[in-house]
Amino acid sequence: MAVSSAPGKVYLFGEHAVVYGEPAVPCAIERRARVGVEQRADSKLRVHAEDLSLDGFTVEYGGSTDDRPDVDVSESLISAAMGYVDEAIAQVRDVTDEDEVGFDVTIESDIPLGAGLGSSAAVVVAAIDAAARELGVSLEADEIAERAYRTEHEVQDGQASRADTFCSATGGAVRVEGDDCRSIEAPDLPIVIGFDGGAGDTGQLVAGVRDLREEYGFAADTVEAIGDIVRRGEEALADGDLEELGRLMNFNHGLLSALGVSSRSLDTMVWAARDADAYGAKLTGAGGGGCIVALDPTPETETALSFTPGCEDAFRAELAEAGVKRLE
Ligand SMILES: Nc1ncnc2c1ncn2[C@@H]1O[C@H](COP(=O)(O)OP(=O)(O)OP(=O)(O)O)[C@@H](O)[C@H]1O
Ligand SMILES: C[C@@](O)(CCO)CC(=O)[O-]
Ligand SMILES: [Mg+2]
Repeated sequence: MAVSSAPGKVYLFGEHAVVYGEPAVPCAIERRARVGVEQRADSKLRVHAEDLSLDGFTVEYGGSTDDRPDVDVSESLISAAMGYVDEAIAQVRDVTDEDEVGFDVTIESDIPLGAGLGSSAAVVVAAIDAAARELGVSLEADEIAERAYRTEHEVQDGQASRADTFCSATGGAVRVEGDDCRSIEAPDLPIVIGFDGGAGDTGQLVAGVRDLREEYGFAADTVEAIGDIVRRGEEALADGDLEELGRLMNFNHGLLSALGVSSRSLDTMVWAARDADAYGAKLTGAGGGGCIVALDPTPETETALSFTPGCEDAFRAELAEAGVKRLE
């Protein structure tokens, strides 16, 4: 049995625009997915996803869609559980040349699903590392990031950037622009997260921005303007200038909102954070529902969020220095 963990992330700047080649700056946070992988005697894949539904459930099948199990959960939940893990395992079979190998996979995660904190990337990165090690292959972080990117790209219908997967594999703060992925220095940031209890559909939200961008020149300009914000944000990050970072995050949120990926509850949480004198606040990840990220060294924002209707959970997040970790 091999067990690996990988962190989730928040976007300081640049989600969505990064899909069109603009830069983005995500930061790994200390909320992790742990994936245990044990080789089976047959070629089946069995996934136990502890946190995927309220009850958790187990899916076992032979690996083809016609061979789906007869379990008491909806087909969409099964696809949700299987999609990323299935493809991650396919990547490991490919990289190790072990086409017929089967696994028992167990997933436990502190990262809310579909909420903008990169749960999919964390699960995929940890699964790839653990499955490869279970077969005696130790992959470098760059190779894990590459294989995890291919997984997200496949599952998200060809619409994924390298940002989430590179960030989860390497940890820390990163900068991603097209194929260029690098780690960057970041000061200790006072990150506060508000979670509305909901989720957004990454594929649908990305497709919505793509359509707007094709229809309206000003939507394409908005995507480019987000790239300009990111470049200014990198300077503010290097200077440790929290006030400027906050202003730019506010601006970035406004443009994401214009692109149609915010929601009432995300906007409400963003305003609650601003009213509490956070330096700035924005949605993080694909949007549609899920999480906002704010910068505030005082307890005010966390307290204000915890009293905000529509905010289900408010918590502080530490930057995760480490990306993928080998636990067993
Ligand atoms: N604990 C888990 N167990 C099994 N699968 C998981 C788990 N967490 C996430 N996943 C997979 O990731 C999917 C959610 O990925 P999605 O990209 O929509 O959201 P996210 O990664 O949380 O947010 P974002 O991409 O906006 O940062 C789930 O539908 C599921 O397939
Ligand atoms: C919306 C998006 O930019 C971030 C999702 O966390 C999609 C991607 O980069 O693949
Ligand atoms: Mg994701």
